Amino acid sequence: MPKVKYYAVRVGRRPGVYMTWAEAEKQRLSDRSWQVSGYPGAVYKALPHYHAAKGWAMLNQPSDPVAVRMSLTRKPSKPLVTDADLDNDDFTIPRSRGKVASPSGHPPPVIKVESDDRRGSASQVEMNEPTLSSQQQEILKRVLDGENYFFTGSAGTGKSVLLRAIINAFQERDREERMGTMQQGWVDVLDWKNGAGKRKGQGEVKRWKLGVTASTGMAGVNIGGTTVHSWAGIGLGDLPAQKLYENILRNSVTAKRWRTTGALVIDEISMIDATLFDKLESIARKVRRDDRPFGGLQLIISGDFFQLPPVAKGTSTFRFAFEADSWSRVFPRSNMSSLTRVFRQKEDAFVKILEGMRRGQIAPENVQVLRGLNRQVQYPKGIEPVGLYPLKSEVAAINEARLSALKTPLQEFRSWDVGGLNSSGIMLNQQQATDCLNRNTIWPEELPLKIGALVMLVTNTGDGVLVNGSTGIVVDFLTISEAAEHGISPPACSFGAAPDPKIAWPVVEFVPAKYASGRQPKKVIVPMMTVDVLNASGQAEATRMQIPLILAWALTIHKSQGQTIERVKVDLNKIFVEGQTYVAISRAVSLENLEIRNFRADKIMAHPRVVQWAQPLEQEQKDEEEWDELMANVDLDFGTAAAVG
Ligand SMILES: Nc1ncnc2c1ncn2[C@@H]1O[C@H](COP(=O)(O)OP(=O)(O)OP(=O)(O)O)[C@@H](O)[C@H]1O
Repeated sequence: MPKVKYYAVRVGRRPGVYMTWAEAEKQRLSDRSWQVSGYPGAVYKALPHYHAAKGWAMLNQPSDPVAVRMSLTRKPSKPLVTDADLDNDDFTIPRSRGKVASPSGHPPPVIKVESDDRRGSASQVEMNEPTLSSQQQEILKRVLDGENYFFTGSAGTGKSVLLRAIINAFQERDREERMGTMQQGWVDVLDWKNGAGKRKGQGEVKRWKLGVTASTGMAGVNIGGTTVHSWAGIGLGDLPAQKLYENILRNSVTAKRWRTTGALVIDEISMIDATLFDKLESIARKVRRDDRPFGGLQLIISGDFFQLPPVAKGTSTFRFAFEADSWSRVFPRSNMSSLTRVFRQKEDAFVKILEGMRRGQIAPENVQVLRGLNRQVQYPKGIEPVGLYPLKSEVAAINEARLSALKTPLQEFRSWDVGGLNSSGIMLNQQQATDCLNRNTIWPEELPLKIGALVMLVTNTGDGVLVNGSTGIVVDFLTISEAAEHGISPPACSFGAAPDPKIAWPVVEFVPAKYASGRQPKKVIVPMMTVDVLNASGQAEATRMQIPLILAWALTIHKSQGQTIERVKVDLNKIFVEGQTYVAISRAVSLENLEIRNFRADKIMAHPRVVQWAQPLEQEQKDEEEWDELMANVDLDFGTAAAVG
């Protein structure tokens, strides 16, 4: 008997599970619409079990309702369920066939995943994560118990690692819950579809349905989410709260999202203004018709107020989110804590300097240390440090000048951009997709490269060695097969992808990580991969296919936020806002690999209101930790003590 196969399509015209390859490949022969063949960025796989295929197809599609896509009792002869057939949870994206953003250059690849869930997408969760510390685990537990929680901490204390663990845990539970619903069979599915009782889903809160958001588009992409503005359906958020509320009610998709979401993540909270925070809080209570703070929506917030502040429009009078009227109602003191162990830097002296700098203080002896970093570090193999600057214009000029100074031939790679539906259900045209991608990701629309160019990787590879922020030098341009002949392979995240075999992709020699074992430079070929900007339903609003590299002689401090960079050069000359110096210098992993130009103690600025607000919180926590440590070392064996006495 021939083996049965199920064809799972994760990214294609209509994601789902199909019984035959013909169905999976082409959706409707009549109108020649493509399913995966010719669909840019299609991701699909054949599996022997239906459940496995279903689970695989829906990975990274958190808003796809498994229940409506699944029949346990019928063996369908056509696609089991397609998005268009059914009343979806939010909505799904009939992704366009993908006119490409670039008329020239190479054709978009079809990405075929043959192995496990590894696709070169920046929106994916980093694999090979470190084991959580006890402090991180404790917060994870409290969050999974349903508490509102705000966790902060200095740069490099593992806030992002913890946040990714939280998101993973929610998504896993959400998946299990959906599978549970699925086990109830087809009749239930029909009930659900017909909107019977509470299953209609307009008001029922789903415990593990998580909104993944951040204050900025780039921070959102980094955690596989969207902006909080987009998730909330409030545009720029400038209108009065009542007006925003009325607008939300007019959009059933957005209103339903507000009502059914169990928990909301907001990352990089330091860049959210108090007025916006209060507006969101009051909208939540009204839309969810629930008087509890945020209408009972669990809030999980991460960020460091000592880093970049909200962007103030016109005036510099902004208030931090912790100054919002509703903040203390949402986060009582016992629901806020600071991660205290710094993982990024290993030298105590550097950690201490950074701690002072975070608060805008620098001890006289450390001023000397920092002044001493005004020198050129000679690195073996000539891989230079990344220069961090506050202004975009400065960064562009430096990269352009350095690239044109190289005498090697220029190779230009243009992205292929594909539009999907935005959070309001509107299909993005090509230009809109390109604009959206330029606004929300660091992946470049145009990437000019030459042999000798200093580049930075802008995605996580999943091998735990090459990460977002790894830097290196372009040493060659080779096709995949030529590279293989030299023993050079693509990074783990592009495993299974099928980049155009005729194109010569850049080969990059990456800097060995300072604290990595072995410390060998790593030479890899970096082909085209994909990055998604997600809409509020967790589906791709725009997809870019591009080589995940940027020129790295210079980078804005803003874009460096969240990254770990091996070799750093910081120019403090044009620093203009509190937190900028701290963000820039805290990207470095060691003093040895850090250069500071134009050091001035007055450029180390912390916002006085942040200092004042954080002081009691951090002091209280320090006292508690010292107490715990003391108690752990006290000999409480009184019987023995008495006997000895
Ligand atoms: N529990 C842990 N064990 C070992 N390493 C860890 C742990 N948590 C985080 N790290 C490592 O520390 C580094 C910084 O982590 P992460 O980016 O999460 O910090 P962060 O607090 O978000 O920093 P920033 O505020 O600068 O964005 C990363 O290299 C990460 O892998």
